Formats: sequence, C-alpha cells, structure tokens
Amino acid sequence: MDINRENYELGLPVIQKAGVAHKIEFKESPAMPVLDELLQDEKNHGSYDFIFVDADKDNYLNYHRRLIELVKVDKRSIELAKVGGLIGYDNTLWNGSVVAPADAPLRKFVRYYRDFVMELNKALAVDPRIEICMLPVGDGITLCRRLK
Ligand SMILES: C[S@@+](CC[C@H](N)C(=O)[O-])C[C@H]1O[C@@H](n2cnc3c(N)ncnc32)[C@H](O)[C@@H]1O
Repeated sequence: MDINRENYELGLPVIQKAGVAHKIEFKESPAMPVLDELLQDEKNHGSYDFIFVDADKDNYLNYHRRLIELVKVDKRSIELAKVGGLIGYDNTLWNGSVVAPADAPLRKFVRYYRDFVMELNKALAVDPRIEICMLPVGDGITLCRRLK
C-alpha cells in the first residue's frame, strides 16, 4: 500500500521481471485505513509472515499497534503479524540523527521526524512480545520477530 501509485509503478518492472506481479494486490491509500480494514477480517489475524514498513515515520508506532500490539475491536484482541513472523521497520537510524547530539545541525525534515524514530526505537527495544535486530545497512532496518 502506498499513497502514491507512481512510486509503486516505478518498481513494477522489476516485480514483473521477477515473475511475482501476480502475488501483489496494490492499494493506493494511506496505510492506516487499509490496516484497519484488514483487521476487520478475521482471516487476517495473526496471519502475516512478513511486513515491511517504510512510510510516514510519525505513524510507525500507530502501525506497530496494528501489527503486533493487541488492538481491541468489539472487546476482542487482534493483531496482524503471525507469531514467529517478521516486521521490518526502515530508516531506524534516520540519517544517523538518532545518535547525534541534541544540538547537531540537521536538515529540517530529519530533525522533525527524529523524535518519532527515537520513540519507536525505544518502544521496540523494551517490547517483550518481540525480539529485535537492528541492521546498520542503508538508513537502518530494524527486524522484529514476534514471539507471542
Ligand atoms: C521512502 S519511500 C519507500 C517506498 C518503497 N518502500 C521503496 O523502498 O521503494 C516512502 C513511501 O511511503 C509512502 N507514504 C508516505 N506516507 C504514507 C502513508 N500515510 N500511507 C502509505 N504510504 C505512505 C510515500 O508515498 C513513499 O512512496
């Protein structure tokens, strides 16, 4: 899912070349309502083997709640990721700003999202339902394996 179809279409030739286009159901939409829609269908609960999150950093914790935390819907507790499944959060080093001194000169958008990324990193580090591994590749990817 992506709010911008053009970005999906940019990668589509590679997806087609790999012969996996038939496995993709693209949704042009903000992620949140799509996740909420997925949560409405019981067959999606705890069913996802792998989820990759690479969108608006100020919503990562909201996404995390829908993917792994127990969201209460009609008094039932539900979530999307499978036990044993993986969630990847991209940009968790956020241009290195997460370890920069508070007064470091940062570009405006880097500074704006830094606190959100740091908040996510802290929440993931103490979340007992997952084990995490931060890969220092690119802009940092944190892999979370759902334990329970
Ligand atoms: C850094 S790009 C990554 C795209 C893709 N993962 C890749 O590596 O090519 C971030 C993407 O998030 C999308 N995006 C931003 N806010 C979003 C939202 N609220 N819901 C869904 N997608 C969003 C943008 O349109 C953009 O395509």
